Order: sequence, then structure tokens, then C-alpha cells
Amino acid sequence: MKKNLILIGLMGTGKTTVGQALANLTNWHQVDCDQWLVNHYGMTIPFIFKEYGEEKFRQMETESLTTILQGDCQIVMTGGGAPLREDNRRIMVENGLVIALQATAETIIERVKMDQNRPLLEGNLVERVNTLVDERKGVYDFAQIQIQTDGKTIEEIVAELKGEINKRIDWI
Ligand SMILES: Nc1ncnc2c1ncn2[C@@H]1O[C@H](COP(=O)(O)OP(=O)(O)OP(=O)(O)O)[C@@H](O)[C@H]1O
Ligand SMILES: O=C(O)C1=C[C@@H](O)[C@@H](O)[C@H](O)C1
Ligand SMILES: [Mg+2]
Repeated sequence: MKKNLILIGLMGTGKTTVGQALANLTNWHQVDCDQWLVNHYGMTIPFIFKEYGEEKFRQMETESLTTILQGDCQIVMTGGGAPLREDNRRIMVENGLVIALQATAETIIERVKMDQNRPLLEGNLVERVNTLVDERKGVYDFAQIQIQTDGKTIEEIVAELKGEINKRIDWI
């Protein structure tokens, strides 16, 4: 199996933050798929949603993920909706170890409330997050590792994650 650690989870579950900590631990290259997509296409995510719609964004996301996962020894932080597509789920499990970060709606709301960069959360934040948590039930279950993050510090999450990773592989 390729040495990619692939983080999945809803917006605000901590993929970027935990991914950075994992990258420090491994010295592997970290790739934030949302950021990669923005750089590659030269457009912000809110702009893509507004001008081209979600379906076009999903297509760009699949193309980005496919290219990124051709690499090896990477910490890959995926977009929150990447696991919605069967193709994306398949290329993730084929190209690394998939880790799902979980958090309750309350935790997510607390973490993302100051940030305006998430088009799917526009409007009533509490309602939008609760709806997404409901709609996405089961979507992240395919990951080999599941980590609950509520009430835990990044250090605690990384320590738990390291233990789970080491049960399966000896990469870190
Ligand atoms: N365990 C935690 N404890 C406290 N704050 C956290 C924790 N994890 C993440 N955060 C904070 O929550 C916010 C969202 O985290 P982060 O950007 O890592 O989430 P994400 O899963 O990458 O979200 P997105 O899918 O929108 O990119 C950040 O401000 C981050 O500092
Ligand atoms: O959960 C989602 O569908 C999204 C999450 C973000 O990471 C971005 O990829 C985009 O805002 C869509
Ligand atoms: Mg992120």
C-alpha cells in the first residue's frame, strides 16, 4: 500500500489542524485538497460554487484527488464532501490509510462560526450544520480508522491516532 495518510470528515472536524500535526510528526508532505484545488484552478471555492455550481466543483474535486493520490508519503486532508462520490472513496482506500475525524454538530458549530469560507454553511449556521450532519450520516464510515474529537486537544487526538495507525502499519 502507498504511504498516504488520508484524513476525511465534515467541515470543522479538524482535518487541516490534525493533518498539520501529523505532517510535523512524519516529515511527509502535507496536501490540503481544498487548497490544492484553489491553487490549481485559480478560483476560490465560494466563487466556483457561485459561478459553476456544486456539481462542477465535485468534478474538479475528483480530478484533484486523483492527481494528489498519485503521490506517496503524504498527509492528505480532503474536502469535507470528498467521500460523497464512490469513485473518490475507492481511490482513497486504494492509495493509503483512511482516517475519519468525527465531531458533533455542536462542536463543529463552535469551531467554524468565525470563518466565512464555507459555501455549504451559508445562512443559518446551526441549521446548516445539523442538516449536513444528518445528510452525511454513514458517508465517512468506510475509513479504516475512526477518531472522535469532541473535547480533545489536538495533542490528544494525534496521540490516539498514532496508536491506531501503529496497530495497522509501522509508518510513524
Ligand atoms: N480538537 C480541536 N480542539 C479545538 N479546536 C479545534 C480542534 N480541531 C480543530 N479545531 C479548530 O477548528 C477550526 C476548524 O478546524 P480545521 O480547519 O482543521 O477543520 P477542517 O476539518 O479542515 O475543516 P474544512 O473541511 O472546512 O477544511 C480551526 O479553527 C481549528 O483550529
Ligand atoms: O463538506 C463539503 O461538501 C465541503 C467541504 C469543504 O472542505 C470544501 O471542499 C467545500 O466547501 C465543500
Ligand atoms: Mg480543512
